[in-house]
Amino acid sequence: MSLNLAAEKQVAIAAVRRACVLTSSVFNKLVKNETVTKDDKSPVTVGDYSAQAVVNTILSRTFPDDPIVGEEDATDLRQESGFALRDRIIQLANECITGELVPGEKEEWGLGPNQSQSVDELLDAIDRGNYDGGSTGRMWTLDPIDGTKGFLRGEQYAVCLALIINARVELGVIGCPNLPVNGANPSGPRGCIFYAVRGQGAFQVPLADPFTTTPTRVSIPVLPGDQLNLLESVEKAHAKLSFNELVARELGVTRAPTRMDSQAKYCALARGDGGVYLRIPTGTGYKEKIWDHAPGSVLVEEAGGIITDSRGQPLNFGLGRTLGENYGVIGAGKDVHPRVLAAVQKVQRESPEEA
Ligand SMILES: Nc1ncnc2c1ncn2[C@@H]1O[C@H](COP(=O)(O)O)[C@@H](OP(=O)(O)O)[C@H]1O
Ligand SMILES: [Mg+2]
Ligand SMILES: [Mg+2]
Ligand SMILES: [Mg+2]
Repeated sequence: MSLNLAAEKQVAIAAVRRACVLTSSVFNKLVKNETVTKDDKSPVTVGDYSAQAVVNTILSRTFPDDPIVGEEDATDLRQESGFALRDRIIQLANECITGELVPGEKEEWGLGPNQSQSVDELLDAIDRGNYDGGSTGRMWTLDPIDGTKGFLRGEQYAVCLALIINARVELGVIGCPNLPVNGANPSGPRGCIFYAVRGQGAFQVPLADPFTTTPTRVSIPVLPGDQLNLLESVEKAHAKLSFNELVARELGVTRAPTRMDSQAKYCALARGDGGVYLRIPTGTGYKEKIWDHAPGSVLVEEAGGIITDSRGQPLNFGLGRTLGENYGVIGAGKDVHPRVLAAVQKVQRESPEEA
């Protein structure tokens, strides 16, 4: 049975759209000291923090009882060394929150010219993302900028939001400001939002006008073998790309892989640009985070695909902030997934040094 979730969907799309507008305008203004390196050596920018502040502010007003598992937290911004960064984030978040309402938005969601927030309110909003997750109840998971490295390069990144209920992803929304609206026309207009409610299909709408445009339903086409290619991470530290080459050979895939940052890969898969999402761990013990896969997985499933780990098991969103021990991620259409899984397991058996 499909849950209705119409209100949640509307709010999530509006929140993601606002955050996309914010992050794309930040990119054009970003200066060097507006990016900091986190303890795990990954970058975070004023865009990530301010987008999390905006989305969490909206969620707190609309669904005040729902906890949020968000990637960022405000600890560094509460220290004196973070004050300059903090002030910039507050300014960006408030500019975004106080922007005029567009069709589909409501002032009671905390948006519009009268809704400016104090420093403490916005830092607390960021920290509402500190929930530990778990296997029961409702929770949102937010990646305010997924693919921060892609964002910094001016390439693909995504604002990603999902609603998880009793460990199952029921709603996913992904905003991709730099993704071409039509995958077959890469130099055409850019900026799309993808969304899916479990049981209701997967859809794409233009970022510029998500509520008044008729949504386009997306589904994974049956692609002939010679049109399959692999969608993979740009960052060698995030996934074992040499393994992917062996899998491609095993599958007889001749097309070059498409390297793309962020969950834009799941969006590309869902509308048939590509064919296989493959992410095999590099062996460092890194655990995948739920916000990096929750919306992408429901989107692909609703587009007619299958998402599993390399054992063929579904991803478990009920273990906390991570997916637990990392067995990688394989996504593909229903017809292709069994072949990819078999190829992955064959390469694991035959090239243990790669697995
Ligand atoms: N060693 C690692 N292995 C796998 N994923 C990693 C990783 N280090 C960071 N990541 C995650 O990879 C995400 C980007 O995905 P992709 O590689 O598909 O572009 C990052 O999201 P953020 O950019 O939100 O931090 C980060 O969470
Ligand atoms: Mg990050
Ligand atoms: Mg991410
Ligand atoms: Mg991120």
